[in-house]
Amino acid sequence: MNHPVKVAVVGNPNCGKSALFNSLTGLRQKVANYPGATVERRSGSLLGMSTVELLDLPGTYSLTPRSPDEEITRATLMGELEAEDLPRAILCVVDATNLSQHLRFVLELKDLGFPMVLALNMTDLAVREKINIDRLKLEQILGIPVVETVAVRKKGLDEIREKLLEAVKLPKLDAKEPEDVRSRQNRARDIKNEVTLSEGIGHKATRVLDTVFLNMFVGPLILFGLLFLIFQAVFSWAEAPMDMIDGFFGSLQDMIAENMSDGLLASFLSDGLIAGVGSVIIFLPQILILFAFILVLESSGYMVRAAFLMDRIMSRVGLNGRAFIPLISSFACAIPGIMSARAIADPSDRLTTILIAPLMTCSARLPVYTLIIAAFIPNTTIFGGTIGLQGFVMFILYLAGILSALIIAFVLKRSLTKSTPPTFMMELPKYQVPNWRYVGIGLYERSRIFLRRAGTMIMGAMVILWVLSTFPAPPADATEPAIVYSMVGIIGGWLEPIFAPIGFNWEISIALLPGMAAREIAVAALGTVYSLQGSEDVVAGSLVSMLNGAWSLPTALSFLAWFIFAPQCLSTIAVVRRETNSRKWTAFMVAYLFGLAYLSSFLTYHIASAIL
Ligand SMILES: Nc1nc2c(ncn2[C@@H]2O[C@H](COP(=O)(O)OP(=O)(O)OP(=O)(O)O)[C@@H](O)[C@H]2O)c(=O)[nH]1
Ligand SMILES: [Mg+2]
Repeated sequence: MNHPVKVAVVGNPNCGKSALFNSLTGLRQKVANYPGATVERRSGSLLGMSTVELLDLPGTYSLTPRSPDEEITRATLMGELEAEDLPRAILCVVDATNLSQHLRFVLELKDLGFPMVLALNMTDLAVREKINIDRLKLEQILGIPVVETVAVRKKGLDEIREKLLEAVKLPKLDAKEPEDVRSRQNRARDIKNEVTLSEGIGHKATRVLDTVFLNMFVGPLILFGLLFLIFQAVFSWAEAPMDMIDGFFGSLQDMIAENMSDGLLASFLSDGLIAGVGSVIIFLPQILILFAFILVLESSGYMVRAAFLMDRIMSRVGLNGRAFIPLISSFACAIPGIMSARAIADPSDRLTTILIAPLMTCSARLPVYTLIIAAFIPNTTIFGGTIGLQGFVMFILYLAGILSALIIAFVLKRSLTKSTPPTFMMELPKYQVPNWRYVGIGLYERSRIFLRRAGTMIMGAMVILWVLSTFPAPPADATEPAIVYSMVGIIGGWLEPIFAPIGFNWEISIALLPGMAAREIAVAALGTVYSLQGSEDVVAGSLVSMLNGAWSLPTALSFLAWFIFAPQCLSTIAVVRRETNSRKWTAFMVAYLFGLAYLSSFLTYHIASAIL
């Protein structure tokens, strides 16, 4: 008896392959509405046609598999399975409502040279979404028969069967050299636009927006401009609420000064708790504004586009677009960012992403940056009054973090973490009006976390710091502020020689110590240290004016440079240790970040001192 010829059913996950397979064979393969329903191959003969055997395969996005089930599909099509003759033809299934993404895989499959039939499935949903596809044109462009189907309602089956019988008689052509993924992706999008006669308003809007946002030249400009705008807003919108919070804590301190004698308790409340915790809480408005922007961008569907745009740049440094999502989350906080790197399949890619994630400017750096900027960068405009200088400097600091992350990834991927990762391709969802509930919940969560940290960890650190900076008490004949004679003053004296070359005074050195636990604590610590040693006339002023009097500009710039790199966050280090499961890599990360921090501060300090 003749062997039946095999036809492989192939396509992206969740497009209805198994449903179509079942209808065509009369079998009952598992059909489920999630990608990855089929994880192994099943075969069955075409109903009433024992000469043709269909193979239902796991869905896959490309022939470069990312998981073992996807590997099955590749191996089948490449004829790499033992005792298995190559399929004679391919029945390719695509989701008509998501054509550009699915066509990408069709183009890749076509290059293999198999005779092919395309099932344009889910046409019922396409009709509902008012998507109208020119089937004949698609047929003409691809050069293969295209059949409209509704697998679950057995629509289009006869025609599929007919075309399959013709296809298996055709010869297989030689496989072509695979096309570059990006150009294939663009070609798929072009074809989709060409064959789409009309589409629902959502699809249409998405397409129009994407021609702008994803444009090779305009897209990055818009992304850049948007980031720029965000930092301008973070500064100017937050001004009023920050003044209010500042005023509130100021009046608390005044109240204590008026109603309590000048004793230890008053100092503890005013200089320890209020100065410390207050100097952090004041940044809540800025953090919320930044988060509001991030949440709106995520919710609207723009964030994925940003990742898509960045994919080109990421590929230059040896990472792929997939690494961009963890990096973007790290703008909020490196911890969720590092955890989301789990989605990166390639181990060395994942490691590299984890190692550079702490360079993304997390929201804990915001208090540090804004404090120093407010104290040292004049609140003026540049470029003919169009751009605020303070927001501009903030933007530069963020950019410095991103650029150094890219450079370090570039170096690592060529040395310690070498590998060639599979190219990742992203699904681009439809744009949506942001879900305000989701944005609201996100903001609420953020404030809660921020205030809780201020109320627990930061307050605790401030209590300890106040004790250490108050005792031992100064001798009777003291000439300097009391803090100089305290434990903190003594430790500061030890640390000073280490940090003097980068322009840090002993107060900064002291603030860095509790600041090891979390960056914003350094700000709180500066608040406490300066509040404690302030002479009567400056106590009334804010931390901003105190710093302005106490530091030189090169010191301030050096301090900023330090915080771009320094891994001052114990929780991040702990998460890196857990996620890499390697003490060696964790130590490596901490060492390289401190090394860079010291080096960049050193250079900043000395260059700035020479110029200014
Ligand atoms: N409305 C509609 N739903 C369909 C159609 N074809 C399949 N479905 C549904 O789409 C979902 C996915 O179908 P499956 O057949 O499991 O998809 P698959 O391609 O085998 O998915 P994987 O095995 O994960 O790759 C199921 O919920 C089906 O009921 C169709 O033509 N129209
Ligand atoms: Mg399936």
